[in-house]
Amino acid sequence: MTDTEIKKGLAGVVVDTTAISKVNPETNSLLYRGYPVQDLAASLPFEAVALLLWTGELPTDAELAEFQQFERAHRALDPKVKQAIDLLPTDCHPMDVGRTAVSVLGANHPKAEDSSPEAELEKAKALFAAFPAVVAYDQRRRRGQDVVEPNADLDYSANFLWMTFGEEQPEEVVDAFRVSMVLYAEHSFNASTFTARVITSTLSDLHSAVTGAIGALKGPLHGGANEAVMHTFDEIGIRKEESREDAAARSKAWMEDALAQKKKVMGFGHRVYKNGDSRVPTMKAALDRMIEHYGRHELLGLYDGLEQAMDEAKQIKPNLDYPAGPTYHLMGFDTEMFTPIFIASRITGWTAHIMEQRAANALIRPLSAYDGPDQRELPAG
Ligand SMILES: CC(=O)SCCNC(=O)CCNC(=O)[C@H](O)C(C)(C)COP(=O)(O)OP(=O)(O)OC[C@H]1O[C@@H](n2cnc3c(N)ncnc32)[C@H](O)[C@@H]1OP(=O)(O)O
Ligand SMILES: O=C([O-])CC(=O)C(=O)O
Repeated sequence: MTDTEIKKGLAGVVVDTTAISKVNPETNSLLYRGYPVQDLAASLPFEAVALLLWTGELPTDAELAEFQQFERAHRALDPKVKQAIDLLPTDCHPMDVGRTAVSVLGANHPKAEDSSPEAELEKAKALFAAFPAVVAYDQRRRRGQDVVEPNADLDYSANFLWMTFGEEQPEEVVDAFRVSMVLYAEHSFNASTFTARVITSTLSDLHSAVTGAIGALKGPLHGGANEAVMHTFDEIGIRKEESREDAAARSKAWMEDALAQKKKVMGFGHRVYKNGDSRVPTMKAALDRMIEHYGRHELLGLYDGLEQAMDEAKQIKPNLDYPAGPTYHLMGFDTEMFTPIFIASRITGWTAHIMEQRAANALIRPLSAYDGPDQRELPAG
């Protein structure tokens, strides 16, 4: 054993500086490059937020138009990626599909091994443009449906939904989706971003770092929680005709029982925020709009009951995954596609951090305190 103080999970440890985002649990706020995330989410296209994260400044109209043109030109499903996806079983987790797709895109990128700032930005933009088609196709192939070609008349968010569902979605649905993409984009040194920075710190390439980050995001303590929230709703039972009050009573009872059994309930709690997640009010407002749009007030009852019971018992607040899960459900995404949607958004934050790490690199290699057996001799013979 050791007297060295161990910071399990690196909790509370500051490991580097970043100029990309500021998470402030005291003021319950989140800034991307100095701008409050809720202000960005109010009206900016996701493409503009991506440019902000990468370059540090909001784009001019001309810069945004140029990037939107680039995105539209690079959004079709790459045939090599389709071929690789088709080799994967339809019952594997879609996060495995996302991870494989990024790996294939990296292996085929002409500048795969070029880590100059110009090449990294170009690769980040191409990945941003290419990934929605992976999510859309994966959901469709699982349903036995064909690829839907992108629609160049639509922006990133509208086209994402178009390629997934093969139909243009109403404006309010596209807008709620856009809001979720802006909110999911970046969150300082979370586990997946830190993974991307660790990989970059060895001077590995951008696609390797993103592939590793996807692995970290998959787990239910991180991005996988948005999927897990929907499994909770399913376990409680969604009854479309039920009143909001009855649904709330049932979900409250479910939560009380889960907490009595000392279960961890995904979608609640956060390593940094202890008084609520800065992004939840904006995402909850988007969920409320979707509840109205689809006329599904019983889902709000399930939502309220869980939140209330958790707050009464443990004063633990929802995180972003809590309102995001049911929002994607209402839009028609299959539950296991929720975390791949998170990838599509977080590609922006990950790649911004990869570029930041590379610009002022130090190999990330902490120490450990050994607590195994003392030195000993091999048995004779
Ligand atoms: C976009 C995102 O990645 S947001 C995070 C998504 N993840 C989840 O929703 C998973 C559920 N939440 C959790 O597991 C945790 O809150 C974490 C991992 C996010 C943060 O955890 P930590 O800061 O390490 O706190 P820790 O897990 O030690 O929790 C502290 C206490 O609160 C309890 N607690 C925290 N979250 C929860 C929860 N969701 N359900 C029940 N109890 C919880 C813990 O059991 C622990 O109680 P104890 O002191 O009696 O043992
Ligand atoms: O910051 C974290 O630990 C997790 C999180 O909310 C995110 O990555 O968006």
